[in-house]
Amino acid sequence: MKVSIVGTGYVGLVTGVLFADKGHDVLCIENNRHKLQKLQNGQVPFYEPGLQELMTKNKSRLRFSDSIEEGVKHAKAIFVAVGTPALASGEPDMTYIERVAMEIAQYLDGYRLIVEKSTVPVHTSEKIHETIKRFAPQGVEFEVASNPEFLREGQALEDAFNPDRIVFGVPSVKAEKILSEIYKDFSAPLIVTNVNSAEIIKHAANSFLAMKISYINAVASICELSGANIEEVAKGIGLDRRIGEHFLRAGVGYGGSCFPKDVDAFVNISRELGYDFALLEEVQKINHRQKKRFLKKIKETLWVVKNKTIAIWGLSFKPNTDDMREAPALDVINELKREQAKIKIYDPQAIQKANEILQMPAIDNHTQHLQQTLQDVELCSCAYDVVTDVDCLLILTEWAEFDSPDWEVIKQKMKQKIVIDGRNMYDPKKMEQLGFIYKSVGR
Ligand SMILES: NC(=O)C1=CN([C@@H]2O[C@H](COP(=O)(O)OP(=O)(O)OC[C@H]3O[C@@H](n4cnc5c(N)ncnc54)[C@H](O)[C@@H]3O)[C@@H](O)[C@H]2O)C=CC1
Ligand SMILES: O=C(O)[C@H]1O[C@H](OP(=O)(O)OP(=O)(O)OC[C@H]2O[C@@H](n3ccc(=O)[nH]c3=O)[C@H](O)[C@@H]2O)[C@H](O)[C@@H](O)[C@@H]1O
Repeated sequence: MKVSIVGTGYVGLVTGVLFADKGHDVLCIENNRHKLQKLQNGQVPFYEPGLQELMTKNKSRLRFSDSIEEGVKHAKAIFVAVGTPALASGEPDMTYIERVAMEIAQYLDGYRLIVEKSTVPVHTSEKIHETIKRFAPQGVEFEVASNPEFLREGQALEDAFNPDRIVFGVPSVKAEKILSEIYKDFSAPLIVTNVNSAEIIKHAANSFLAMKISYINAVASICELSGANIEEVAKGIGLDRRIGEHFLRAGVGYGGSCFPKDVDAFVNISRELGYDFALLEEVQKINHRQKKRFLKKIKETLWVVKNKTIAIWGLSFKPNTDDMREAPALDVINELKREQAKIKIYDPQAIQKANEILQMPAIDNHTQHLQQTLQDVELCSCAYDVVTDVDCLLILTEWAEFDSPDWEVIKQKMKQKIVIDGRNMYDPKKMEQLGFIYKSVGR
């Protein structure tokens, strides 16, 4: 079947490659010239394990263009996967979605199904519908459906090929049939519902996962205050199948392009609808406090932070991605710079991306924020070089590369043998035996 996808970020590109791999004829629309050029040259513009190989394998069924007109002509189903980043107010910025809706409208010449793939607040489909109707030729037929995406960065292919469920929020049987045809080769449980429910499923799922993380981080704080061990407590909780063992890893707080903004957006839309979602506001506060608690540990251990040299392992918001959006490392760097520490940083993938971003014009808020944060920070290309002559090593992303480093080599290189671990990667007893002052989260 022919499918068009507007926006080739993580979600748009992974979806496009996935659909091509399932035998569909896919046209992806991207309006960022730099990204489009890379895609047209067959290159994935970000780091995601396995994606480059799969894109190359399916190149005969995957095309890239900057023309929404072409996208509308190409297929009956048009997936919209553009960004919905948070505004300063906490509301999602819907300008990209609105612009796509206006553009699609202009070129409609017969029935099309516009499918929301982006994460959007409930009632967005109604807004898209109104917008298209306002800008489309009179009488032209179209519908709007929701097909939320649940993949995780760093394991996007595994998640996309084997989803826990597929959700169709559909206004009609016709729309359901089109989506069913596109997803016919998947064996996941299918939930067919109305569009409002599908939109809420996505926000409620992400907010629930964020809540689980804040819950375990709050329990980790109690463990620190009481002498308990969060790893054992989390295991003791998680083996109860009603709770489940996933997303109970205490750490420096959740980050990324989705949890922070989606919890914000869910709180906002709930308030607009007349419900005060105080529970989720507490989830946000705990996440914020978790970073502050981590910084407090650094200050308590180093005493004076000014003029100390601090090495960081991990800049991306999680392993196996070079995505730095809302990465906890950025907050930690900014706070330590404010205290006049010297920062050196290493990350297996994000350093290359950071170097590219430093060379770019400040095209958006994220780029500008990153450029400011990374100014005067030393970006290193080796995990061992970065620790030379430092007073302290911070662990902020749990890359597999950091699983079992050569601590003897590291000890020789460091000025002070202090490791503060925001991801609980190492055994505290072993680290002490090795001669380190070692602090982690909730133990
Ligand atoms: N990143 C993730 O892992 C997941 C993201 N989502 C949701 O999916 C949506 C997209 O997320 P990402 O892929 O991370 O975003 P992104 O910001 O990385 O990518 C969006 C892409 O759309 C392009 N774009 C914007 N306006 C356009 C237009 N008018 N025409 C053509 N292209 C246009 C941008 O240039 C960009 O390449 C968001 O709503 C997000 O919340 C959902 C599940 C997972
Ligand atoms: O809507 C989205 O964009 C996506 O958001 C998350 O995926 P992602 O942000 O890629 O990554 P996660 O693995 O969920 O991690 C998010 C953050 O939580 C942190 N985390 C995760 C799990 C945990 O136990 N503890 C913890 O601190 C991670 O370090 C990371 O900073 C969801 O897991 C996806 O299902 C969803 O599709």
